[in-house]
Amino acid sequence: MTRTPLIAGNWKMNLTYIEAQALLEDLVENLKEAGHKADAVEVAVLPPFVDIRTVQTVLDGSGSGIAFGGQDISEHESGAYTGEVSGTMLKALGATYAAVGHSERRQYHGETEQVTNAKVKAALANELSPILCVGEPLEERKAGKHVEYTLAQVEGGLEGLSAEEVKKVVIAYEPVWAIGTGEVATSEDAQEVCHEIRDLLATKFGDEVADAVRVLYGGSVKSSSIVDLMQQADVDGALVGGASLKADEFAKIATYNVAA
Ligand SMILES: O=C[C@H](O)COP(=O)(O)O
Repeated sequence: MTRTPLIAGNWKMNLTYIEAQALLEDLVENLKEAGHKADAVEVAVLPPFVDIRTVQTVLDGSGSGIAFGGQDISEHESGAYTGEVSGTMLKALGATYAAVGHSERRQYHGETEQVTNAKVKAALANELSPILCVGEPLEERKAGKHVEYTLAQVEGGLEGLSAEEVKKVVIAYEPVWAIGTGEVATSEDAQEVCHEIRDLLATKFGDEVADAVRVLYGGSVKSSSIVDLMQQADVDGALVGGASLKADEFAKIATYNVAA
C-alpha cells in the first residue's frame, strides 16, 4: 500500500475572508509554478469557519486539487449548541477534512478525550476524514513518557471505531512543545512516535489499517525541515501552522518532492 502524502495548512484564527481569498489565489499560482502534482502530494487547507465559503469558491474550478476542511467540528449533529458548526454543514460546503483534538482545543477549550472521540465519530458520520491531533507537552517528553502519553491519546480518539472507519482517519503527531515555538522535533523524534502510532494501529486494527492510515508530523514545519521529515518511513506528511500563512513558503513545503 502506498500512502499519498498529505500537506495540510492549519490557518488557526488568522485571515479574514478577503485575506483568505488573496492567500489562496497566491497558493494556487505558487503550486502551479513549483510543479505541484496533486496525485503525488495532496494539499489541504483548514481555514476559520467563516472563510470556508470563500475558499470553496476560489478552489472550485481552479484545477489545483487543493482540499479543505474545518479546524474543528461539533460532536453534535444539530440543534441548540450556540457557536458550534456541524459535520453536515462542513460536508455541504464540500469539505474533506475536520481537525479534531488539536492541542489548542484541548488546552484552551478543555476538550477531553471523550469529546475528541465524539468529534472523530461526528466527522466520520458525515463522510469527513478526521485529522486526529495528538502529542505530548514538554513535561511528558522530559520525563521520557512521550510515547505512552501520545498513544493513550490515539487510543482515546479511536475508541469504538471499526477497522474500516480507522482507515479514513488521519493522525497528526504534534508535540506541544514544538508548536509555534520554532522548536522542530528532529526527524528522528518524529519518526519514533509516528512509528509507535503505526505499531499501535497494527496491534489494535491489523496490518492493513496500519498500512493505510496517514500519520503526519506537526510543529514548526518549514521548507527547510520538510525534506528530512518526509524521508522518515512513518511520516506521511505535515500539519503546518505558521508557515501555511505564506503562500510561497507553504507551496515550497508542499513541493518538497519536486527537484529544484
Ligand atoms: O496545526 C498546526 C500545528 O499546531 C503546528 O503549528 P506551527 O507550524 O505554527 O508550529
